Amino acid sequence: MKKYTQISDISNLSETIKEAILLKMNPYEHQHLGKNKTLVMLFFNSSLRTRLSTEKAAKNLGMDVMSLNVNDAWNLEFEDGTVMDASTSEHVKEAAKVISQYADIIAVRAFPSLKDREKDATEMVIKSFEKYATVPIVNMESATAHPLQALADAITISELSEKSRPKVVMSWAPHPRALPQAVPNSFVEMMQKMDVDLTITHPEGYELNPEITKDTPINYNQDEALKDADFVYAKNWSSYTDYGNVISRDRTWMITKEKLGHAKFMHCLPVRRNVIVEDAVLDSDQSIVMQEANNRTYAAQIVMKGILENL
Ligand SMILES: CCC[C@H](NC(C)=O)C(=O)O
Ligand SMILES: NC(=O)OP(=O)(O)O
Repeated sequence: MKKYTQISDISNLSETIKEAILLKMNPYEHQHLGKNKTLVMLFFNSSLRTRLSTEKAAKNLGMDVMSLNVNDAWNLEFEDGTVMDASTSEHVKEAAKVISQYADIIAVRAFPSLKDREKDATEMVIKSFEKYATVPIVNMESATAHPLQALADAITISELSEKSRPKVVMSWAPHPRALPQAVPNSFVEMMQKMDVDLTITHPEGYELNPEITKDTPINYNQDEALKDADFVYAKNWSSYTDYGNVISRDRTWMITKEKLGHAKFMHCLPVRRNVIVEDAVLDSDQSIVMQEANNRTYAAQIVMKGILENL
């Protein structure tokens, strides 16, 4: 593996999932790969799970880890040819090359502006690091994708599915703030590669990028969509068509025990209790959000193992 910025960087998904599950049994088996190697993690936005699980994964592989909240360093310039006499102090051309001298792998988290859809779609931050860094790049959530989360979700469904082709429903849920489409985008892309029966349900106006959803069924009636679900993946996202806006706060879309039926409940976390999902669901044994969060370590570890083996 040369990098992990998108799900398609995984050449054989089923093998990768199997290897990740095996890793869990012996997480320190490959420490020779990371000896004297350094992971640098760059955060332009907040994180709990991604920061800690990716560091744990790197250390499981024998790596050293350095983490930087980029906004505490210098305000970076990403546009070419800019006369930098305003608010930016350093160009990503220098920053990426300098960091590459300290790192063997660079991992980046940079959320979208949610202001300019076309500009966000260019994935300027992560693409700039891919272009100017001289070491492999890992995506810790970018403007339109969260491939590490999606891999952890795929591992979790593979481990806990009681059927050969489970029914998976990704349901929008309300949130007071405008959130990115990265997590739902990557979950849909990942489920399309798995042997699952995927349905997406959300209010009208929350259609995701059709280049991603393709022919995946979309049902505007949540109750209908949730019928006989085996896994319910709840997530809020802001409108893609009315870009970056919260066009519904309809609390009837909150996931309840009644709506869940016999299904397992999934969410990438952080989750707003009693907004996205009621306490009774999260506090029940139908919730597998802890297994998902644990699998973030092994998703990052199998990815970085593949990169280290190709250095
Ligand atoms: C893993 C989720 C990160 C982010 N969540 C928030 C609350 O910003 C999102 O919805 O993309
Ligand atoms: N799921 C996830 O990526 O969590 P953080 O935003 O806390 O890293």
